[in-house]
Amino acid sequence: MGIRTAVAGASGYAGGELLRILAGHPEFEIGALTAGSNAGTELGVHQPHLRSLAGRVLAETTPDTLAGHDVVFLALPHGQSGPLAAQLGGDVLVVDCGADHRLTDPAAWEAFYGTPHAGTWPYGLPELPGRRDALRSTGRIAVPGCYPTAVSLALFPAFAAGLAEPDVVVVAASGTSGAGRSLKPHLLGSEVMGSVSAYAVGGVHRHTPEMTQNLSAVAGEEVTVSFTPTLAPMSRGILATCTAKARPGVTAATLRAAYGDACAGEPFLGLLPEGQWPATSMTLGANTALVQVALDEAAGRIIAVVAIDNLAKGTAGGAVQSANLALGLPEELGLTTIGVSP
Ligand SMILES: NC(=O)C1=CN([C@@H]2O[C@H](COP(=O)(O)OP(=O)(O)OC[C@H]3O[C@@H](n4cnc5c(N)ncnc54)[C@H](OP(=O)(O)O)[C@@H]3O)[C@@H](O)[C@H]2O)C=CC1
Ligand SMILES: CC(=O)N[C@@H](CCC(=O)OP(=O)(O)O)C(=O)O
Repeated sequence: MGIRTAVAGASGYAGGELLRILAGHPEFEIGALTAGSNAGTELGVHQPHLRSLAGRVLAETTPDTLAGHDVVFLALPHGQSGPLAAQLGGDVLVVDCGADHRLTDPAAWEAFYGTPHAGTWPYGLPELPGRRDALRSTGRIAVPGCYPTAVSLALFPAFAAGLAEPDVVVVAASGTSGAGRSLKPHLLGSEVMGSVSAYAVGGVHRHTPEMTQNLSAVAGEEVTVSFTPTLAPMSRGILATCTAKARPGVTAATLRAAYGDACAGEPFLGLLPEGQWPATSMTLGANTALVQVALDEAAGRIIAVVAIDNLAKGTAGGAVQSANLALGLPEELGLTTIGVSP
């Protein structure tokens, strides 16, 4: 008998990607699958690519339907998982793919999300300094947002090595699946196809405090992040161009050495060979973040570019990676670094 696992939000994009990974994982046994308005329908209506689970009927998302499992993955809109998780037992591992438990500062939560803060759980980005140990044996995991995953992995090596000033600028492009599958007018095919557009400009995107929190913890001082997201006409992927002011004396060689050290031994964080730059196509379907770094000597800035699949390393893959750690399983179990190309 495997580890009995429930997925709430199974009809959504994150839930679907979780199930794609869990279906191929040797230890997890898939139990209850739940949804909101689509409860009572078959999973195959919403996730026809998940053939082996197609006939499973979606239950309502309640503490009762999620009871009796060893692990519960929550892939619900933000604000939904906090109240639900509070009603789940202390003996179950709860992995929240939503935002509710990521931020440590209640004031930052309330400023960006506008609801009372649900609390803070161990943060599921094992590559960040000190985070892996905190995830071992925890019963609660806050899965990072997709943009913060990308940006934190791109810049933490520079801050950990003391090479960057606390002044960060990020411009990132995301595929449309990042917005979930509920209807949104700006995501109509005719609005998105053949066009790239900026949104949430001017420090208002709700992932900004999460990036600030992560990079400040590594830097040991308050890091400011100016973040501009853009929407690209593709279904999956994030490409983030992240720059930070370089400290005096930083050279291209010290920078590359710091990134080489940070990526060494990391199964899912790769520094590309010199001269090769990340593309979202390199990471599709894989639990990898691929990084490249350069020093812009004229501007005195470090430039780190990262690619991830927002649904894989950016959500479901990262969630399973952290769950593996919490369950005492090998961190890489059931996860692939092999992408889909072209
Ligand atoms: N998409 C991405 O790239 C990423 C997503 N996440 C997070 O994962 C979570 C899910 O996102 P995503 O899959 O994209 O969203 P979707 O809109 O694609 O899916 C949402 C899921 O939640 C269910 N749901 C919605 N409202 C309720 C409710 N009131 N009660 C119970 N179930 C409900 C939906 O069921 P129904 O079909 O019945 O409406 C559906 O299964 C979010 O918190 C998101 O922020 C995190 C990182 C990246
Ligand atoms: C393209 C797009 O719209 N992306 C989403 C990413 C949100 C997300 O997935 O993150 P959470 O888990 O924090 O909700 C956005 O910018 O709001």
